[in-house]
Amino acid sequence: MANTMQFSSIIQKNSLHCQALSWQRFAFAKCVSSSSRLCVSVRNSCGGRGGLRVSCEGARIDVIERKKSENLGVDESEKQLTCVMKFGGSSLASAERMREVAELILSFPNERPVIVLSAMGKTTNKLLLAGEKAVSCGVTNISCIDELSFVKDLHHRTVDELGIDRSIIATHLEELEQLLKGIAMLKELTPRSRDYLVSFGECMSTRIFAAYLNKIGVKARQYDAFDIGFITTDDFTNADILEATYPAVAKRLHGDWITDLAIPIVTGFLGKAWRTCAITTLGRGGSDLTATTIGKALGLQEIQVWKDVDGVLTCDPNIHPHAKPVPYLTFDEAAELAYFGAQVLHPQSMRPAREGDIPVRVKNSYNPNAPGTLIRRSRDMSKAVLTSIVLKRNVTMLDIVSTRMLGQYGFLAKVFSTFEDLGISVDVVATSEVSLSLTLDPSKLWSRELIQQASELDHVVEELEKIAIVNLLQHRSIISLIGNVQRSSLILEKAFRVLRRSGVNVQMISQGASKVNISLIVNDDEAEQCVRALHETFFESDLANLDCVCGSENNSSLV
Ligand SMILES: Nc1ncnc2c1ncn2[C@@H]1O[C@H](COP(=O)(O)OP(=O)(O)O)[C@@H](O)[C@H]1O
Ligand SMILES: N[C@@H](CC(=O)OP(=O)(O)O)C(=O)O
Repeated sequence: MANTMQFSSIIQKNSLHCQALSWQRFAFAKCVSSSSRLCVSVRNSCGGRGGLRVSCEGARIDVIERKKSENLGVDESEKQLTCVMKFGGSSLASAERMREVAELILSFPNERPVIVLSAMGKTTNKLLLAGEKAVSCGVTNISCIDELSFVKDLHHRTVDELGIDRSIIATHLEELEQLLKGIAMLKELTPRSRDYLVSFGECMSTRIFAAYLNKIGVKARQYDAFDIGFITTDDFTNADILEATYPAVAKRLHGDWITDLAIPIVTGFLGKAWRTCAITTLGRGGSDLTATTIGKALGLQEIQVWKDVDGVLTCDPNIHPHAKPVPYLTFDEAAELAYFGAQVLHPQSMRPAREGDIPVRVKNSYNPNAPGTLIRRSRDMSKAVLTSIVLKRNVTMLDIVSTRMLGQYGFLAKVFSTFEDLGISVDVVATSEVSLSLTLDPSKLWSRELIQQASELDHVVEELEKIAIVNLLQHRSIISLIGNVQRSSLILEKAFRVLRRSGVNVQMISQGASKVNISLIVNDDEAEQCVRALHETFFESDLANLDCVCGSENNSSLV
């Protein structure tokens, strides 16, 4: 072992994992083992990272060359960041998890990643609850809100256990308490202040993680997304990312990287409203969208989203425990799956990846060896039937029957212009000559106050009743069958056999032009049972094994 460096060696399975402890800013060092079979580079591309994996147990490692980065400048190949790795709240629930995530990142010595983090564990939910309690608890009782104590304790415990100074989050915790006092004084929690409130979660997790990496000798730099060019609409709690974000984010992250190689640690979920300049959020689970936006902005090789499941599964594991990982998906399939309710991916997150044609890998941070799900532009669909079953609950459905005669033109246009005027988007549509059934996007409705939702729905019905008879149906669910719609006859034949056996009546059916999704609308209280029965038929029976190949892959057909 070279005398100027200390390595800690951990034998992991069949590999020797070495980490430079006192690295002192070497750009790289080439190492060879005593057996000339091995020749590996230890790269210090992240300004202090010394991760090294060799495949031979117990190899003797000699440093045969080392150069100071000050003399060397930045190596040409190191000028580009390579991938983005996003870790969600489920991967960051404690100090122990933060350590494991750091180790996971360091186990990819050839990557120069941008790291996107969500808030720790359930912090976002706790902050939202704290905000709601603050509205009615009175200014003097703020410090008694359990959720505030929970958030403080979690973050204090984490920094203490990681050996970081509490000052790293002190200002944020103080400001958080002040904000809750402000909410208590005003007795009001607006969508704008709600976004500001939850932003504390991501702002603290990224500061803690960056400080921890720096502490273990891995140079890292924390970024608040709203300060580096994430520009959004002013739709608080569910903002859309604007085009100007891409060049701005690329300029900032790339610019900083080439002048000083420090791993960027970016807050997920957050942006800055272009009109009001206030902090916005991208909708629940929005860190996935932050990650894919960075992937597209920088033209990275891969976007990795690390979760607590072995990839995208054949259905929500909370509904059916036998859900299994789907090895391959297209962007179209993943987008439909996310849009129609699979919590595992943010509904809009596939858009930047598809536009930038950047592969997305969904992996399990608790089980990194599992292959996960690879999402790309295309895959071999020749044997694919059904890929995944998705459930979207609590959907509002409208049956609209024209009061005019057959053949009247302009009916559909009038119906849709009503929704456009009210800013409500429509999910699933089925039409006949004189009638129309549709479901309304609940995420857009949910982002408004409950009272506002009710009056908006009344207003929709009132407007539509000028031209039609309208029936408003609530508590419906959309079951989306994601797969190869070229084989829709087979899918529908099997699906309806199952539903008939279960005594379930389908109230609407729609096959989208995307060719990857068939949607069935049923009552909320029958939906879970339907998904379980469909899953058993498509993925668990002997017939399923013959008919439904969800992970078929043929590299020759990939673009
Ligand atoms: N089809 C699905 N595939 C995988 N996970 C799903 C699916 N549908 C719902 N889930 C849920 O999504 C969770 C992962 O998403 P999320 O909680 O947002 O992760 P993170 O916080 O790590 O970003 C899983 O724990 C699982 O319960
Ligand atoms: N913390 C935010 C954003 C996010 O993306 O979270 P997660 O990656 O844990 O789903 C939320 O809970 O919605």
